[in-house]
Amino acid sequence: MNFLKRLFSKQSRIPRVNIKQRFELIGRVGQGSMSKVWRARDYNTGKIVALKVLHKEKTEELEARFVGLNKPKEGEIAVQFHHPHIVKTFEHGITTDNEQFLVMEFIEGYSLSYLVEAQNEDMRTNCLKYMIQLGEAINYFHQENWIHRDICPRNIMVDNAHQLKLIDFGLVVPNTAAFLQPGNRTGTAAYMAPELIKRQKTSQKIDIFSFSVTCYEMLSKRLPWEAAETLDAVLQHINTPPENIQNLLPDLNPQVAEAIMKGLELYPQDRWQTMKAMLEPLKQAYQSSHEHLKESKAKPSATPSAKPQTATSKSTTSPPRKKKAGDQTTSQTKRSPHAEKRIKKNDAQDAPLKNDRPSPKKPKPKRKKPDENS
Ligand SMILES: Nc1ncnc2c1ncn2[C@@H]1O[C@H](COP(=O)(O)OP(=O)(O)OP(=O)(O)O)[C@@H](O)[C@H]1O
Repeated sequence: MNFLKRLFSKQSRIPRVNIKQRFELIGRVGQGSMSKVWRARDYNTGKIVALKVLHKEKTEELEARFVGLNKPKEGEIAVQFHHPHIVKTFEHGITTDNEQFLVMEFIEGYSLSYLVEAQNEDMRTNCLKYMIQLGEAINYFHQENWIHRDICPRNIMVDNAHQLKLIDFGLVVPNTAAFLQPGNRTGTAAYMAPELIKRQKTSQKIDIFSFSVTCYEMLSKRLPWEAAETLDAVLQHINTPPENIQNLLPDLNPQVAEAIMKGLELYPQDRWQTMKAMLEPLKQAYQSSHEHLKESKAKPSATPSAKPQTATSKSTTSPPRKKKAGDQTTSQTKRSPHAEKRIKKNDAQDAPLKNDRPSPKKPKPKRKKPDENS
């Protein structure tokens, strides 16, 4: 019976592709936890492409977690996206070795993880622009009725023309009731929304949470919470309020800071309800910083050597913020390179997450549940 099912299944009707005959494998560009990625020349078109071949057993293991739900395959999902900030997937299929593969545009550029770590001129100048581009990509995703489930710098690239591209759709699920039920804790622990960690019902707001963690890290090079070694530890730290990013970066535009902090709310009902709504203050901040830049170019400043304003800086028209107790500078902060360890296998609670960040000096107050306020 199973044999007959397999024989007539959709997959068995897909022609197998011999990768070595079809592509010149120029060089390996990446090894994700689930795949191998090559820079390759497609002999059919002569074009340079990114060829991603999924690890057979790991992919089967992941798909088994969604058994009965008919989760579309990564390639089936990826070819549907047409957005300037989502990598273009030209084709998907099955290799003669029975592995799933995707043929994508080749992105010449950097991983966002690298830019978070480097905090170079590109990042200082374009950080808010990249945040908006990522938000636009997620907004498109949500409007097309998907949930990404794994937004984090590792799954984002920035090309040499300074355009951000979302690249990995391995954990994407349809935004339908069956996929929102409590259960699977797939994702990357440090970016996972509390409701996902607690195995509660999910929604597209889990992406808003991960997006906010990513923005926090892009700006400050550190995570909102100390990195934890296990998901149980993550579960504990999400019950304490995150460090307000405005305290870390007193010069950050308050609209940007508030938008990020609202995206990190513990309860999904307290977060931005849509990605579109969260994008508004970010775009306003971007607009005002550009108007301010134009103005300051028009009127040469009395101090020509002053550092140029970046898009995330407070406009000089905003009143200076009073320094609060506990304010500190980013130079004291540190980012964990292990923050992005992905949890796909088994039950996440047992998956170890490394932590190379200093432990908090003093315990933070417990986050209040709404009913604790009274
Ligand atoms: N279109 C592309 N162009 C250039 N490089 C790419 C492209 N897609 C992926 N890569 C490179 O391959 C790496 C792995 O890709 P990807 O994240 O899609 O794989 P993965 O196995 O799903 O990874 P993980 O599960 O660890 O997130 C990326 O970090 C990037 O360096």
